[in-house]
Amino acid sequence: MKKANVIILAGFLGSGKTTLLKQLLQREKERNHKTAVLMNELGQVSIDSDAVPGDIPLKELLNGCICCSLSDQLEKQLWGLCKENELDTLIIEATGAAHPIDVLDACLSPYLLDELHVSGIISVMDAPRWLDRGTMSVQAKMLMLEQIKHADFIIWNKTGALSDEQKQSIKEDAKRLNEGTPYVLTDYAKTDIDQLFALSVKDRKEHQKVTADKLKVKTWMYSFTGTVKKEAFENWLREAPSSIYRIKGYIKLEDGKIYLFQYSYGLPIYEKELMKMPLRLVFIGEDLDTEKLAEGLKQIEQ
Ligand SMILES: Nc1nc2c(ncn2[C@@H]2O[C@H](COP(=O)(O)OP(=O)(O)OP(=O)(O)O)[C@@H](O)[C@H]2O)c(=O)[nH]1
Repeated sequence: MKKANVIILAGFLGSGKTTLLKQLLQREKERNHKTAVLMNELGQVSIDSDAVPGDIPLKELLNGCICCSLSDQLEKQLWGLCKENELDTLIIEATGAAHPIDVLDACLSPYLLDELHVSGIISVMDAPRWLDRGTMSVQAKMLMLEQIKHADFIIWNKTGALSDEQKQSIKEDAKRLNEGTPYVLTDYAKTDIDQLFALSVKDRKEHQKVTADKLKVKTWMYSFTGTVKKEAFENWLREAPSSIYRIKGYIKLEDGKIYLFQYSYGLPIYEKELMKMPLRLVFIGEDLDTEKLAEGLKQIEQ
């Protein structure tokens, strides 16, 4: 029986995993390969699943991390995806708080040996965040380090605005922390996609156990009842604690239009949304004072 080739996408919250996933799916479509996606998000609602075209089998594991609370379910969902579809490729997008080796372990379960061949782990690193890691919690730094160390391929993303020195420093870190592993510096994870389908899993050393549990990453959702002025919202964002690693969801601005809103590492992005989506934002971070956040957001609603 044909085994599905599994690619695991790891990388910190907001680093660009979904951006890469879209390109991998496009390439597999061009090659006529039957592909499925397993997507894991920490929040109760999925925002990223809209990135997966409707004809691609998709399973979602929400509200927890596949490397800890949802590991049993991961096995079951993988089994289901393989049995229901004759797959060439299966792409797992882990939450940004997942340890890649724990995800790999779940895929190597004896139960799945006849169904899956794990091709490798691609870690998508938020390069500016990595350079600025001194401002993050010890656990968040350790997790990023582990995502680098255990990758079979590293995509250092968001490098467009970096100086030559910063790029050089990234290259040195890549060599020092995971010697011999191929890496590229990208913007919007644009790279030669075919090389990513030709990975091979290397021998793994013991890994540090840093997972969403230890990270104290919490998710929280805020629902808007009305519109929000962009300027007031961005002022609020500037004052928001830096331990908010990621925000995503839908927001209605003063022009009366709904936008898909994405925020990671100080960078807000708005994309016009044509469908009538629920106006709610998912926040992911450490030590979130949700009462204070809610109070601030309520004040800027109109
Ligand atoms: N400026 C810039 N933005 C980028 C780049 N790559 C991705 N983004 C944006 O960063 C945001 C997060 O990207 P995603 O691909 O959703 O990141 P992710 O790793 O899937 O996020 P989580 O699933 O929440 O962990 C989106 O708004 C992207 O459009 C890049 O190279 N430069």
